[in-house]
Amino acid sequence: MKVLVIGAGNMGLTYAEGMASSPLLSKHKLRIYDTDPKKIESLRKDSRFDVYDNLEDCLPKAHIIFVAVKPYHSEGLFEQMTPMLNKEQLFVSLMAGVTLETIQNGLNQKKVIRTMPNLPAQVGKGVTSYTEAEEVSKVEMIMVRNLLDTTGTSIHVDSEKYIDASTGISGSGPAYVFYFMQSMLEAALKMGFSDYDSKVLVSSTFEGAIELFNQNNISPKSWIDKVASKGGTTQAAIDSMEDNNVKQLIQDAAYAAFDRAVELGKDK
Ligand SMILES: NC(=O)C1=CN([C@@H]2O[C@H](COP(=O)(O)OP(=O)(O)OC[C@H]3O[C@@H](n4cnc5c(N)ncnc54)[C@H](OP(=O)(O)O)[C@@H]3O)[C@@H](O)[C@H]2O)C=CC1
Ligand SMILES: O=C(O)[C@@H]1CCC=N1
Repeated sequence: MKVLVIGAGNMGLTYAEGMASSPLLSKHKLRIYDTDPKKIESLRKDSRFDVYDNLEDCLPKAHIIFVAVKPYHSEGLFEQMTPMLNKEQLFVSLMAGVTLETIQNGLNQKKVIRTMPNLPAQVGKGVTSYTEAEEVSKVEMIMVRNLLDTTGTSIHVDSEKYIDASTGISGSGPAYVFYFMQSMLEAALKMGFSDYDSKVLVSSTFEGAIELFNQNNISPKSWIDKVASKGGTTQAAIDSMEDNNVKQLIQDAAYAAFDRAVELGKDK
């Protein structure tokens, strides 16, 4: 199976690295195409990949094509791709917002899968939601799921609405977690801890809390109750967050990302 990734940025390269060892590739190396000469030069040193700087050499013979450019680059890219395509090819978009219909019309192709990946895929802990156009077969879905799973876990969703919704939760979500981490780091520094100690305090706290959550079937709310003593320090912190409506603000932020994904789809 010849698999091509178009766009070797944060997402494209992450997925390329995950998929490079997939048995589905059999004897073929993972193929990557990008327009940035510096990226191409550095990727050519990586023996896991066949790296291309023009589409003519890699696109016509590819079986599965992952598209991982920014949404605003997709229109120009599609125009360039269209004359080189054949009807057997399968397209997998990693782009936020861009709809199945836009991709199908842009490429004049029917077999399209839309996904929403996330950055922890870089360490094999990604989560990818995906959905497909009706022209994609069950066998093709299984192959693509196998490829996506090389970066972590994936969930199939029934409609594109849930791709946009998962953009608001898991796609953009790592940035919300980093925002919370950054806020706690800054608080630790203000309290007088060194850079190193602040980092250890914050990262261990996140890691430990996630591990507790993953190893037990208990809701985050119940875990809060286990940390908070009546009239104690945690309750003071939680009361402060509740008084400031932090939960609602976080939900508003997730919806802002969801809404923006829908809007990006309409921009096309
Ligand atoms: N970053 C993330 O956490 C997530 C990103 N996504 C989606 O993934 C997609 C890629 O995002 P990200 O990886 O962060 O972006 P990057 O900018 O890191 O990567 C995009 C890459 O594509 C290259 N490129 C631009 N135009 C073309 C073209 N016509 N042909 C081939 N390559 C091209 C860019 O080169 P140059 O730099 O020179 O423009 C760059 O190397 C986006 O659509 C985004 O919505 C989805 C979920 C999470
Ligand atoms: O910010 C973005 O638009 C992309 C999609 C989800 C994460 N990054």
